[in-house]
Amino acid sequence: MLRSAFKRVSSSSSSTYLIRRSFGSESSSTPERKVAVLGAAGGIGQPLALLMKLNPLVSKLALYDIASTPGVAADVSHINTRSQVTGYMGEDQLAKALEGSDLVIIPAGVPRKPGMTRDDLFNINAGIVKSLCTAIAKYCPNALVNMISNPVNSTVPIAAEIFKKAGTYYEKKLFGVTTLDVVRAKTFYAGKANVSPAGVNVPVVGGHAGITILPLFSQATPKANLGDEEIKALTKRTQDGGTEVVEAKAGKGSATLSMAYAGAVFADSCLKGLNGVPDIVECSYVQSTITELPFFASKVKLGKNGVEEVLGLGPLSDYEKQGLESLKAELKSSIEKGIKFAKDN
Ligand SMILES: NC(=O)c1ccc[n+]([C@@H]2O[C@H](COP(=O)([O-])OP(=O)(O)OC[C@H]3O[C@@H](n4cnc5c(N)ncnc54)[C@H](O)[C@@H]3O)[C@@H](O)[C@H]2O)c1
Ligand SMILES: O=C(O)C[C@H](O)C(=O)O
Repeated sequence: MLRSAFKRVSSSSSSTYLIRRSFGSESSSTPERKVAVLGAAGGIGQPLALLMKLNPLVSKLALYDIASTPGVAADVSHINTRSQVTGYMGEDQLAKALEGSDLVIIPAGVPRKPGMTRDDLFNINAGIVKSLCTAIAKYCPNALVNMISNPVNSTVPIAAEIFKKAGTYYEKKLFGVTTLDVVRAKTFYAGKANVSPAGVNVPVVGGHAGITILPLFSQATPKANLGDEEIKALTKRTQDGGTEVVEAKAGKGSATLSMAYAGAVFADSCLKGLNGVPDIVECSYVQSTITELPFFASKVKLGKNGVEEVLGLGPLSDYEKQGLESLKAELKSSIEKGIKFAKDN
């Protein structure tokens, strides 16, 4: 009998887990699912590899990086959970890492240092994302893609263009991972509202950089009687959450552990959707028509083909309406920058 190290503790789609020592059993009908992590030896990649190894929905775990993957793979492979782990190192092994994948998670690329914006990473990370997406189009065009590499507001449009060029763009299968914004919004809200974070839900929409991150605290549950100034402070802290970590790490990178957690939560929801579990909803940055912008983060219903439905914004407070209008110019220009890069290169 296979054993699960994850136990769902909430029946909502908030995807809260306890890693438990008393493992649950896994159903014999759980499908085979191959997950590839690209950038698996990095600050995010290693703890994400660990968390995906703990996920009973994964049957094969392919860990790819340009360096150091054999050690990471050997280490993680000794954990007694369902998935078979294989490490792949260097471009000539990328095809094997990708072939047969149902889900590809991309945390490959350079992180910020203090004083940098996410857009300052564009020049290096755009090229990395381009080459990885070119390979995905070739070796596993039907896989869901979870893009973590920054600047997400541009790397997702880059991926879309690369897939279009290859004739393999399936818009329902491409996701910018914005779950860390939701994780932060939940944590900060729970602290202010003095409630348990496990029961909190807060949608976060827009994009994944500065003011493009728009938490909708007016829709937060459970309801709390917070004043306007408290909501503004919570909004700013959520928007600056990444910078808070970058500054605290003082030159040693950006969020890795909380990101690995967020990435694992989102990947788990994608796998559940693929497996036909109903009512799986997460916020994600996807191709969208809910605003005039071609890519936008909002609540998304996940299903057997990826995005089943991009959900609307719901009622916004005046403060959130203002935030929505203010973010559009920056998000539009990041999207256009990504599209232009992919078209020109
Ligand atoms: N979406 C989010 O919410 C979020 C949160 C945190 C970090 N990030 C982003 O994730 C990225 C990675 O962050 P990190 O802290 O893990 O960085 P890191 O430098 O610790 O790790 C990056 C890894 O990518 C690998 N890599 C580089 N080029 C590659 C290629 N062509 N193919 C495969 N692997 C390659 C490196 O060898 C390294 O192991 C950064 O761009 C960062 O800004 C996004
Ligand atoms: O802030 C960063 O550069 C990394 C990431 O986007 C985050 O939100 O933590």
